[in-house]
Amino acid sequence: MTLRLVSAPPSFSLFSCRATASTALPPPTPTPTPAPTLISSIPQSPPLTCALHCPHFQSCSGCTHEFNLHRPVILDDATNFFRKHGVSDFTFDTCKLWGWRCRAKLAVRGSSTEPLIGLYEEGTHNVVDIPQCQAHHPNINAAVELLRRGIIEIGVEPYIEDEGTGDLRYVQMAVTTYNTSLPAAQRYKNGKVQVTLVWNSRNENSPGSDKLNALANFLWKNGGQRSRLHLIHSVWANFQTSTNNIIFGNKWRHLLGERDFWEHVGGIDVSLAPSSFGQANTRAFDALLRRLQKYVPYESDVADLYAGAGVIGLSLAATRKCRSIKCIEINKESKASFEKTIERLPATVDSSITWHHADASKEPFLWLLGSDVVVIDPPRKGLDASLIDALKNISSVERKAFSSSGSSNSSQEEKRPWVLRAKEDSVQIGSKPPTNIAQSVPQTLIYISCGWESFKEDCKSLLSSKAWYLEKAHGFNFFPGTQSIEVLAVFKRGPQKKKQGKKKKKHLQGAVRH
Ligand SMILES: C[S@@+](CC[C@H](N)C(=O)[O-])C[C@H]1O[C@@H](n2cnc3c(N)ncnc32)[C@H](O)[C@@H]1O
Repeated sequence: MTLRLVSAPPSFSLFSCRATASTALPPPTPTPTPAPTLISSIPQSPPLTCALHCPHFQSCSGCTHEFNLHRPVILDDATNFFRKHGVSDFTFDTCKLWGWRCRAKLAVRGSSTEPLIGLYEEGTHNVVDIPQCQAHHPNINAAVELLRRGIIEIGVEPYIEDEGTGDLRYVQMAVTTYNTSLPAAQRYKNGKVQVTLVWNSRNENSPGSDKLNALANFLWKNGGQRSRLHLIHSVWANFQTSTNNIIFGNKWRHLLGERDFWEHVGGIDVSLAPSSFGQANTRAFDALLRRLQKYVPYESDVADLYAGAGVIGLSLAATRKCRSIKCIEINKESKASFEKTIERLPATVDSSITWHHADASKEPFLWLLGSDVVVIDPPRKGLDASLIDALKNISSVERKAFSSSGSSNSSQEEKRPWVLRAKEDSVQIGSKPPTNIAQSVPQTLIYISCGWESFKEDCKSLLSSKAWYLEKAHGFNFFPGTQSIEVLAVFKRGPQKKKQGKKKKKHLQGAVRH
């Protein structure tokens, strides 16, 4: 699994600046999520109103923009791009501007007496301490300080890259804001932190594991359930000895606290193991999911490609009464979280649900068949060329599927590779058969992107085929302080339909005249 260090960027939303034009740090309390706004109506605030106010800005590589966090610099480009491609009502949700990051991967360097826990300085491998990071959920900063105390007290040696020595390489901190015993308004600020210590050894029996256990116990004793300040949800270890830049190794161990990590997004409870992909901005992701749901007709057959633990697909199953959901994901570590989430779906969910450990770029049309909505949420580099080709040539896929379904019987259908694969290394829940499984191909394509440049290229390529046109687009401030936004774009089959507006107007005018 290749995971890049840190807190990379993506999104924004409506303007909800709470900071005043002073140098005071922004409030650590959650800001209510306002509704998204048309870009043209987002005000140009004075520069300090929505400023980062972070003492680490410039030395840390996490944020690239200090001012106007509510209005990322690429917003104008996005508005113009969508207008040029037929969407004049692009909206932007500025979301939460500070304390939004609920998932952070931080390097641990320095010494056991002066540990550095943070991000690399731009273009270097020098780690910058970021104890007052304004993007982090405040409890991530609190857990980092606890970890720092523990490292010093126990004498844990931070990793030395050049030599490959030391104990602690990285830490992943993930916040769960799921706590039904608290009123909803208090849940976010009382989030608990799942800490994963990335340890420089092969496994828990290697020399040095006594320090790992001592550090885990320190965190639990001082931040766990019975401590004065309950901050820590659980402690995990990941073992990594490779000399490359890959953060995580393949071995994960649960050490202390609750094993299961739950979050509530998109109308469902989702389980996320530390090894599974999780969105960094929980609040903004929830806003995106709620908007996405509106574009999926009830009782659809949905393919969720690049699905991770299936959060998007399962949220649609629960809220849109989908007939079927098919999730495709390359990281097999996500499977366990998917299975746990399934267990907590409301009993009313009656969809046929599958999760496939597969590469969406291999024979992609096989994953598209049998669905009328496809949701794609690729990594920042965008879609694989083979999937773009399959989407561009969707009409020929449809013709082939239609003709083969007319000539085949059910026993032949069972030989299709994706049906066979569905039975191997996959999870199947429910028995409801998808509609017209052999014949249907997607009529709606929903593209979720955290890579604006790759999205533009993919979008242009899809539109050039005239197989799709762009119907709607929304932006979300997933990564305030960076150049990235999260985009939700809805495509429909066929060339762009002529807008009826002008004709109607003429007609009306004519009616008045005569
Ligand atoms: C941006 S994440 C989205 C995950 C999920 N949709 C969510 O919101 O939680 C992209 C996911 O695509 C997966 N992925 C990357 N390349 C893939 C491929 N070729 N086929 C299938 N999944 C892939 C990654 O492992 C990761 O889980």
